[in-house]
Amino acid sequence: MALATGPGKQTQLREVEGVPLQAAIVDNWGQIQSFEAKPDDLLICTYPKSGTTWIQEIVDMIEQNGDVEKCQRALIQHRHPFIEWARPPQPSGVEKAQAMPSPRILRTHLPTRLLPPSFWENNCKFLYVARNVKDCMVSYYHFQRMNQVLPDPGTWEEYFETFINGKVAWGSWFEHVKGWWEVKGRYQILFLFYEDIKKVSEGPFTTSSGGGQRTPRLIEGCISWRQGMSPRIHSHPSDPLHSYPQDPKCEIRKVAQFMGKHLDETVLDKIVQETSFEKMKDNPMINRSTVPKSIMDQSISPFMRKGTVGDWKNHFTVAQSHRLDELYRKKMEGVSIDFCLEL
Ligand SMILES: Nc1ncnc2c1ncn2[C@@H]1O[C@H](COP(=O)(O)O)[C@@H](OP(=O)(O)O)[C@H]1O
Ligand SMILES: O=[N+]([O-])c1ccc(OS(=O)(=O)O)cc1
Repeated sequence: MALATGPGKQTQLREVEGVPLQAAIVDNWGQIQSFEAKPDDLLICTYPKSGTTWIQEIVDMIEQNGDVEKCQRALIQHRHPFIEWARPPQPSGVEKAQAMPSPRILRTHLPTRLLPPSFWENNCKFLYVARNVKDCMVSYYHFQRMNQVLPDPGTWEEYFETFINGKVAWGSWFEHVKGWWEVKGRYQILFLFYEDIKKVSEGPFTTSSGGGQRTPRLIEGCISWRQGMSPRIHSHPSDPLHSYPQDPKCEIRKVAQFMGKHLDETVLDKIVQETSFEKMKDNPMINRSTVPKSIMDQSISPFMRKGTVGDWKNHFTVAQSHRLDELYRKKMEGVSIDFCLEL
């Protein structure tokens, strides 16, 4: 797909240990690396465009016990300091975090090897959200088209090459996901998937003859287990019995448990509703409608764009899809994650 972009932006990325980052972040690198984490910090970690805003709103709703008004207290980008963010003369992410009372909820897009060491030393909690590489690339492409402080992505064909070579801000998707996946057994990490939060629960289920317990019915495919989480079913989407046992509520409950919060079912239901794409896209505290056009030009592409799984099929050629599949196999060899590419 060749999509025209606006007039060329002048923004250049610079690198820290081979990872491209905005110049202001690189200029502030000393302050970022010496950041002092605290043992009760919770860090939201994502590769860009993997559902950061979504998980931030979920975490905040949990923290505020489902109180929507309390979640309206500030723009979402200001609620959880973005630790590596720097845009002088505004206070840096580090400065905002330092000014925040504990227990702090912070966020980052950094890969594991660039994370300030004090997060590991203090055994902080990490909440990681991963999104399948194809949808992530599409989302990032449209974000770079509209974001005036990131480089112009060029055509889709050009961007495909830039992305697979890890030459985008925050570097390689493969390195990011693999890095966080590999440390999850050694630290307090809840590893979630965008696609699992998106799934709708009401699929076709069999009811066991005994107690009416719902059991997923499987026609073809397999069930796999992710680090003790609920089973994942793969079957062809055209199959009328295609279903997944995860759903937003199940994922939100996991987050609440991880945060040490016990919430009533009614509160969990409310959080599911309030964090739907449809609700969030109309929420001015979330949808970046207050960000100036000189930074985010939402007439090019909205910040809350589609919020779906599988939009990659509207962008990738068959050849690009195969090439990425092949690259995925090589780069993620030995990594036992299986991403969902369509619901
Ligand atoms: N409540 C929600 N449900 C589903 N997707 C959401 C969402 N809130 C944000 N997103 C999607 O998450 C992506 C942005 O991620 P991030 O917050 O990490 O920048 C965008 O994807 P799309 O561009 O595919 O629509 C955005 O639409
Ligand atoms: O992925 N980025 O390039 C990116 C992400 C977040 C961001 O800041 S925020 O205030 O929009 O969250 C700016 C750039």
